[in-house]
Amino acid sequence: MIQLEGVKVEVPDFASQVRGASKELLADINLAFTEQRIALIGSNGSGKSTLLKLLNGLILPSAGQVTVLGLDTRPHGKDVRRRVGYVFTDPSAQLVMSTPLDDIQLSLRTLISDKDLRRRRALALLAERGLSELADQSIYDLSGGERQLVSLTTVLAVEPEIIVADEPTTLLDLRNRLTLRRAFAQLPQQLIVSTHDLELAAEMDRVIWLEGGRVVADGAPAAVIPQYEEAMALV
Ligand SMILES: Nc1ncnc2c1ncn2[C@@H]1O[C@H](COP(=O)(O)OP(=O)(O)OP(=O)(O)O)[C@@H](O)[C@H]1O
Repeated sequence: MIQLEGVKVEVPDFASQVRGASKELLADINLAFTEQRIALIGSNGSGKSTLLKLLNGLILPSAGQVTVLGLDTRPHGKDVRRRVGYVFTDPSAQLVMSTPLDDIQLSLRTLISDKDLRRRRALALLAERGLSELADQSIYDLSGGERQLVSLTTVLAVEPEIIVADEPTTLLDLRNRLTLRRAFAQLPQQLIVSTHDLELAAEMDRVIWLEGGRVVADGAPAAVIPQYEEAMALV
């Protein structure tokens, strides 16, 4: 369970002529995430990534409180990060080793101490996602979409209790988007995802629409997505 109470995020506004001016990235955020799968939608710069970063203590609220699995992210950021897996939009932010196999083995280090077992588990995880052929390929030779799938595998390897994913389908072609959606549908964990992919959002239990750092609409996909499409003149 995740709770955001009276959350505001402010940063210094260096573009302003006024000294000491600040810019509000999020305001008046009061949300309890009780559903299994939640999507954040909204136009570019609406605050989706900022909200996601609050969920694992990557950033702290300027006002209010964020509680994740009973832990306030302010004093407990490290514990929260251990329990919340974060899939970044840009997989290069995630992948640190030279091959997918090495990267997943590195992730598994805290869970499995035996080297052989760790390697076998890493290979099995790659196989589960249909990525076996990429095991020993250089990370730099992978396509953007392949990197994104590998970085998701790396995050899932440590079995976090909650998965947060920032625009996970951005780089994926149609087939890989379907693969990822299928993987998400099978996750036992709670999933919070920010996305411009309205087909992915439609598969969630709840959709929260942000604009200008505030919640505009919040509810079932069938209620929120048509409002969003209409506002964006997509229909
Ligand atoms: N550290 C920061 N300092 C100043 N401005 C920031 C900072 N982080 C984010 N912003 C600004 O806050 C706004 C919200 O950014 P955010 O990344 O949360 O949007 P988003 O909804 O995820 O957008 P997108 O769909 O384009 O990824 C943007 O205008 C961004 O430029």
